[in-house]
Amino acid sequence: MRIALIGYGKMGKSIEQIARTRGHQISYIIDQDNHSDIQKISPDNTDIAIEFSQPSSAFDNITTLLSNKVKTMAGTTGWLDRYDEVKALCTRTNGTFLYASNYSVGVNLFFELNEWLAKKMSQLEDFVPEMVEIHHTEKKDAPSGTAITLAEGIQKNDPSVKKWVNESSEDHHTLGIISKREANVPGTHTVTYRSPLETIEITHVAHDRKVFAEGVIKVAEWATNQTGILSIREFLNNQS
Ligand SMILES: NC(=O)C1=CN([C@@H]2O[C@H](COP(=O)(O)OP(=O)(O)OC[C@H]3O[C@@H](n4cnc5c(N)ncnc54)[C@H](OP(=O)(O)O)[C@@H]3O)[C@@H](O)[C@H]2O)C=CC1
Ligand SMILES: O=C(O)C1=N[C@H](C(=O)O)C[C@H](O)C1
Repeated sequence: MRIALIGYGKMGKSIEQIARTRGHQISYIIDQDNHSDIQKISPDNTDIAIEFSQPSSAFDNITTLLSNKVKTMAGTTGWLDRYDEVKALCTRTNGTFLYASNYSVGVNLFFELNEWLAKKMSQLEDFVPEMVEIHHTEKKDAPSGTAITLAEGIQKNDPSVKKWVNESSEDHHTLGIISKREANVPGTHTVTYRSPLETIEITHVAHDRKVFAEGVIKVAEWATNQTGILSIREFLNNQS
């Protein structure tokens, strides 16, 4: 597989390492200082582009790639207010696009556990939900993309949770998401339901960001043979 890497920071480098180990070629490496070279990427030289840059550049990078008919996967968080525009462009151009807030297989199982628990908790009135996400101090966005996916999973399954806020909340109908930044933490997410008499808590801890990069390459190997707007859940459901 010929992979173009868009964004060559912590994730771009980790993805490159795993891609090469699995026998893939890197067709382009695009970073801040050569970002206009993104226009050179085409289906003639690249099977899939993988975008891990920063919240302020992801939308432009993704739309450039899709406009040039390049299959695109994105992991950058913090730009999702424009997701519908990307979806519309992908449909208009008969393209292929996949965004996941978290490429760890374990986190994606955790998403399912979170949704199951939220449905159960929707029947109990005493419990106040809360979330804490902890990441390294270089992280640019808050709350994390993973925390937003978890919050959406809770809202979908517990209609009494009307919204989320990026601070603590004592209100049963408002999910408080607390973001903490600590040195060298790859990503920790905890969902808690607290009542006066008991607490239920589920946690996912990433020990190394390689877990995201490995997921990215496995999903990319699948996505190169697919078309349309894809999801990581679809990928996981197709694993034997
Ligand atoms: N979905 C998932 O599973 C995961 C998602 N992430 C997300 O991925 C993103 C990147 O994370 P990470 O690698 O840790 O961040 P880094 O800051 O380490 O790397 C980002 C890189 O993007 C470069 N960049 C800046 N502007 C552009 C541009 N216009 N075009 C191309 N590259 C550009 C930066 O260059 P410079 O340094 O010169 O500015 C930097 O090298 C974040 O949004 C993070 O939240 C992270 C881990 C897992
Ligand atoms: O910035 C990071 O590092 C991470 N970002 C993603 C997010 O915002 O959820 C995924 C992972 O938690 C690491």
